[in-house]
Amino acid sequence: MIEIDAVSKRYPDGTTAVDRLTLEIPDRSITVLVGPSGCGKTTTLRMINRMIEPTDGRILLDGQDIRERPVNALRRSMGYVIQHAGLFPHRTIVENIGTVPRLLGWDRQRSRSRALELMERVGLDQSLAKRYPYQLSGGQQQRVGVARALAADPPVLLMDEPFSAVDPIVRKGLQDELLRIQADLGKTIVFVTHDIDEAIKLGDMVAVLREGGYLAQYAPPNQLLSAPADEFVEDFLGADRGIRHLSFFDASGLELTSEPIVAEDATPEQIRALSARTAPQTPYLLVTDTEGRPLGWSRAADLAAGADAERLPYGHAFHLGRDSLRAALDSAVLSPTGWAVAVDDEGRAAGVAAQETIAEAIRTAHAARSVVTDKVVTGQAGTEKVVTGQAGTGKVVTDEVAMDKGGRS
Ligand SMILES: Nc1ncnc2c1ncn2[C@@H]1O[C@H](COP(=O)(O)OP(=O)(O)OP(=O)(O)O)[C@@H](O)[C@H]1O
Repeated sequence: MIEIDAVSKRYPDGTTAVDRLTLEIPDRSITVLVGPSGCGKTTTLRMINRMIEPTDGRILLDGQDIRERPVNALRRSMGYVIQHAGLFPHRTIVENIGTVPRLLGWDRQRSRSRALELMERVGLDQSLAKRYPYQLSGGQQQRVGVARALAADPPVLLMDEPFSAVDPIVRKGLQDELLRIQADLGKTIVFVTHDIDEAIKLGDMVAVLREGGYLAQYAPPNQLLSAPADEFVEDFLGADRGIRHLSFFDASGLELTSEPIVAEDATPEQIRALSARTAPQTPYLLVTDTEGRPLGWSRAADLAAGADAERLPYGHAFHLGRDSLRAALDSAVLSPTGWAVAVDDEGRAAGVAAQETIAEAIRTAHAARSVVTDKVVTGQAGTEKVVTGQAGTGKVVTDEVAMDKGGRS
């Protein structure tokens, strides 16, 4: 665990970059520092590997003050990834990745095979091994940066806006890759970003900082979205906070019906019988191919008449068991009939749900969650479950962390 204990950084010109920050960063999880430009994120991160020394307070790593460790040994136990990767331009990719192992005295062959192994882990083709950084795309360079930071297998990774310089699609790929790597390796990651969506996607815990290095809230993302500590956090989270919060509610409990689903080879009699039952809810039927994969919505009356019925696209389906209520709601909102289509792993229609059914599921989920939220909010003052604000004690709720790991989609 990394304990940041009442740490401040004041620069000689009088700027307070970080103000009495207290945070407990749990092992084997991703803790994100997020906040607007200039709020002290980078300063905080660099104090952890002693690139910057605090003016006050102390930082403990596994209970020991980091000032008691030789600075080189400390830095070797902490991989460091920065924006634009910061690769050595005149070294090949394998040489870049093998930098720390070589410094640790590994021979060339061992460093090289470790570098190749890491290239695979971060999703880089080994054919790129002998290239130089300028011969790689920005996204590939960032992957090399992550591989280099992991090379000596440090328990801690410090990442300073590592994915900010790439386009949104590459960025999503890098984020997914980081989550996959973390699921395998279980590092203690401190990740700096100014992007709240990135923080919510990656963080087990999120520390929202405001200007002057003041801690506005420290909580799992799910709780940040449901109970922002103040107006600053609420503003920072953005206007669609409620919709984004739905990402944390699993859609698997949603009540689906398969009644308005019909195969394309159904007879007019079958269609008439079906529509007699479903007409009160919807004049449409979802037509599937003979394997059960959705094709689109048609009016039941047109299908029953045997004419070439117009087929409306169903928008996009959500995956049963994998997706959240946010995905289900999105599916319903995009559907021309207002009904969301759920599919199984094989892409077959598993059922459909009307917007009203989804709204009901959201109300139920909120009611269930508000019990948990009430408990946690009480815990802030009483049982130190969650830190909100500078006066907090920095204790982390591990069961909340575990809960949050689940259904973000
Ligand atoms: N060497 C320095 N001397 C004086 N002030 C500094 C110094 N380094 C940083 N600062 C100031 O400290 C504050 C925090 O800077 P820091 O780089 O930690 O912020 P940040 O949250 O990482 O910002 P960004 O998102 O823009 O990278 C800023 O006001 C910055 O101008």
